[in-house]
Amino acid sequence: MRLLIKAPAKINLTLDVLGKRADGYHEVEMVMTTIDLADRIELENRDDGQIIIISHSRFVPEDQRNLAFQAAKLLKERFNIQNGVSISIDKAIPVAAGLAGGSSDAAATLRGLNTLWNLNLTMDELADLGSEIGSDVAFCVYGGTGLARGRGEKVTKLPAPPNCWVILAKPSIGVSTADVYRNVDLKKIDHPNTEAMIKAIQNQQYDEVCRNLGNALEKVTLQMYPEVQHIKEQMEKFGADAVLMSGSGPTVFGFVQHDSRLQRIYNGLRGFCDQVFAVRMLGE
Ligand SMILES: C[C@](O)(CO)[C@H](O)COP(=O)(O)OP(=O)(O)OC[C@H]1O[C@@H](n2ccc(N)nc2=O)[C@H](O)[C@@H]1O
Ligand SMILES: Nc1ncnc2c1ncn2[C@@H]1O[C@H](COP(=O)(O)OP(=O)(O)OP(=O)(O)O)[C@@H](O)[C@H]1O
Repeated sequence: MRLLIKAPAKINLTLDVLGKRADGYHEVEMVMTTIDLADRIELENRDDGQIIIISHSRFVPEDQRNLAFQAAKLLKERFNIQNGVSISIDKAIPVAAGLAGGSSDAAATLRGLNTLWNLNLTMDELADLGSEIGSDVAFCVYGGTGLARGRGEKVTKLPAPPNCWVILAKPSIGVSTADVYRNVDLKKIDHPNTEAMIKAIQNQQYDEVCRNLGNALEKVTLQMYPEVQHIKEQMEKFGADAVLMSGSGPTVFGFVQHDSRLQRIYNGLRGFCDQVFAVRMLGE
């Protein structure tokens, strides 16, 4: 049996760092939402018990380092599954971009294998398993829009944000999430107003959503990679309503409501940035 599953990217509407924990992770509070930019994962059952990753992207590992491999291995061992699986990853989400591409592949693999191997696990159980693989995986299991706390694994659902276009531009550098968190100075954090963002979403106030976009990691990544600042400035100059870096970066996204302005921003960015996307949010 074969299964085809979409693994969408996420963006952070807010990302706050509240402190450093004894286990080395940071306590965070983040409003995240999935967007219509997705990897396509194909799962095919295997009788020989092996987990095989097939990816044609040179940036994606095809061994146990792949988060989709780790997801399959976790389910196989935890539930004593004799079968194996071939996992084909058709990569559309830029790698090491702050868009949770690997985490979403892992989450899609968990959801898909739940069906393929008849495990009957709930979404909450899949999310708990996912958090053993990475901090963003639990959110990616649910998708839609949510508030993530703890180290990112405690997720509560939120309504869909007001509708708009999301333009994404990814500079050619890749960013290590661990490096960015390591460089956070807890005394110098620009805290976003998470509560105001949640209210703006609940009240469907587009202007307030724009006003309250904020990412405590942005300053850190901008200091490490000045080209991210340049992309932010360009996106603002071309007329985006609001602009922010997603996750640990380096991808920058902008919001815009009018189609005519979307085209202008998209064309302007394509002039100096290879990876530019214009997509919708997936909603709830
Ligand atoms: C930046 C975000 O993508 C925003 O959604 C996440 O906070 C990071 O999620 P992720 O990539 O799934 O992170 P993980 O794979 O769990 O952790 C990678 C590394 O980032 C750091 N890390 C991650 C999450 C967190 N709350 N605090 C941290 O300090 C740790 O050094 C960790 O070793
Ligand atoms: N399925 C996968 N897709 C992409 N990268 C993967 C995958 N599995 C493991 N990786 C490794 O993970 C690293 C980070 O890639 P990923 O695209 O997940 O980062 P990210 O978007 O910054 O994640 P996050 O936003 O969760 O921090 C890559 O350099 C790659 O070596």
